[in-house]
Amino acid sequence: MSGLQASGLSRVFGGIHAVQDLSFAVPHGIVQSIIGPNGAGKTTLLNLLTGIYRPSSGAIALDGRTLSGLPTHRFAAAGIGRTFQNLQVFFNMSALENVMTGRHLHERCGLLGNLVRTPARRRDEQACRALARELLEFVGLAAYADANADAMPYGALKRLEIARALAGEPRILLLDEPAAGLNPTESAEIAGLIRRLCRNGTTIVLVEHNMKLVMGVSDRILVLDHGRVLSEGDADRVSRDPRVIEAYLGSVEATEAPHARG
Ligand SMILES: Nc1ncnc2c1ncn2[C@@H]1O[C@H](COP(=O)(O)OP(=O)(O)OP(=O)(O)O)[C@@H](O)[C@H]1O
Repeated sequence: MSGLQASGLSRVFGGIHAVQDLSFAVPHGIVQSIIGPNGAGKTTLLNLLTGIYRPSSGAIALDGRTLSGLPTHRFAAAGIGRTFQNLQVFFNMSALENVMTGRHLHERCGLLGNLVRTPARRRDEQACRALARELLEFVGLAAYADANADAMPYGALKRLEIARALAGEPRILLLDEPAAGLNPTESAEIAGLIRRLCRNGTTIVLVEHNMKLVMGVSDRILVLDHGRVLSEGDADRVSRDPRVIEAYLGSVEATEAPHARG
């Protein structure tokens, strides 16, 4: 089957079932969000889907090819990229250089090329630099290309993190709380960026607490609670589901639960 698939996925830490028997599929070409209250298992799931954690049981496949059990770089090479909740930015490097670091999977020249700077190595580096500039432009950071990351505002760093992940040319991009700490204008910019990415053919898996963003950009939403699927569907269906409302607010009388934390 085409897309990302999890079958019977579980991860246990000591006695804690962080993710329990999850099965779902993400077809290519959509924005799939994963939401749930604190401790629901969202980050654990992202770590499973990128090979950082091995599942205690179950399997992960991309386009029918099983990835679970492989090291994390094999997930990346298969086309699964991600951003991190805590920025993975090199603060002593420029924005451009940061994006270039995301390209390492595609670099063809080895140690010798680096040491003697062969013509092939120089061509690769020029191509890498040009792509990094394009990506900075795509995320709206062209003006910061030569700025040191430590001089960039937080909202720009969140987009730099996305540009770095895009340098690996992922087919599926997992975004871990891309709007955390952003103001409404910056969050709207992230929403626009997610839509453009999806239109350009990158499948998005979004973990986010900002419900305005989630409800605005998602084609499908998977709601987790205590490591299990509580609900799934489009924004309308999920936001009206009494089980979701109860999980967020602890009361079935509340009607706007998923919006409450945005
Ligand atoms: N490395 C770990 N060791 C032990 N327990 C863990 C570990 N990682 C997660 N857990 C536990 O697994 C459960 C799910 O945690 P997880 O961080 O995946 O949830 P989350 O939905 O991402 O939460 P949040 O929204 O607060 O980030 C929690 O009970 C958490 O304490």
